[in-house]
Amino acid sequence: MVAIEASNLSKVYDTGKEALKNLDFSLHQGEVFGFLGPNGAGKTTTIKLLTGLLTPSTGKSQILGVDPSAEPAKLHGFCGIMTEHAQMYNLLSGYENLLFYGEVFGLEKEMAKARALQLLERLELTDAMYQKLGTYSTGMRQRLSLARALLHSPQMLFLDEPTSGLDPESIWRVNDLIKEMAKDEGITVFLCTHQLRYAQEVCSTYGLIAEGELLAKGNLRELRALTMDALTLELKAENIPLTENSHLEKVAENRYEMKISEVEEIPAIVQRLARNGTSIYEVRALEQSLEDIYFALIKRKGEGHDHL
Ligand SMILES: Nc1ncnc2c1ncn2[C@@H]1O[C@H](COP(=O)(O)OP(=O)(O)OP(=O)(O)O)[C@@H](O)[C@H]1O
Repeated sequence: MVAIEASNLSKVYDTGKEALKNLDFSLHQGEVFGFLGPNGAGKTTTIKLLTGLLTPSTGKSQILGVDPSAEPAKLHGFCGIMTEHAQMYNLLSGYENLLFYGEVFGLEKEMAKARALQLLERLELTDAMYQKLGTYSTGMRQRLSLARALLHSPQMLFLDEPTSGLDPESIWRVNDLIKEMAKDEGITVFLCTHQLRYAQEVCSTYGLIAEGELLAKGNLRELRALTMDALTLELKAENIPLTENSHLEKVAENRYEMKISEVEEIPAIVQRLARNGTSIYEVRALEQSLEDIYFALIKRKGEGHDHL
């Protein structure tokens, strides 16, 4: 079932800034979608449009059949939103903050208490639950903000940089929670982040945005296919003939690299090198990481190739 549908979505701010240009995409229920792009690419603008906090200049979107600009209240009933600047109250404890938002979300009191306790436990905040929010560290605040977004058991979750300011262990915990919810509860996650390694761990599909334009969308395999040089062949070898200089890049003493499209190319390369007197000690084919793909696509965009 389609969870998010955006068609021709654009946003021009009052300043004349064209922050988003004709965004077209759809997400299926249960997808954990990583929306990736450099600073100022239009990620937060997209989240704001999809959650009804901004109205589009052109185009429209539907979240589980609801138009966010027409029915924002209805949307917020089944969407959890975690942004970098979530409004919470420093003078209330973490627990009181959650109970307060439970009431805002219209949860029955006992239900709100049970859900708050469960999330505090899951996000390792039980020890600090009676502490005032003002005394929380950045990481604790981030986790409480995630708990707040999940309080009313949303079907959709919008996360803007959910792991900024978190230490590796907390990132791992938040990751786990997101993956588990997508798998067990079928919750759809729209996640903006700069942390590409983190995204690769948690997301099932990705969208790459730059200067307000969606450059590519798909799972890792589909994105790898777009960049052509899907694999890096790593060689530990001696006596490489000069004729190979244009293919092989020397990266360290006796270490060489070469971009290839598929593993099937390897035997011929190895045979050619061996025939020409090269001593080969090690051959490895490394798949492109999300980071490699991201930089390749952003670079291509910078070189003026808009259509990938
Ligand atoms: N209220 C606004 N008025 C005018 N321009 C804005 C406004 N909000 C954002 N912009 C501009 O729109 C562009 C996209 O901004 P946006 O915040 O959506 O990017 P982003 O991808 O979330 O960036 P970051 O990763 O830095 O958070 C930027 O050039 C930004 O300066």
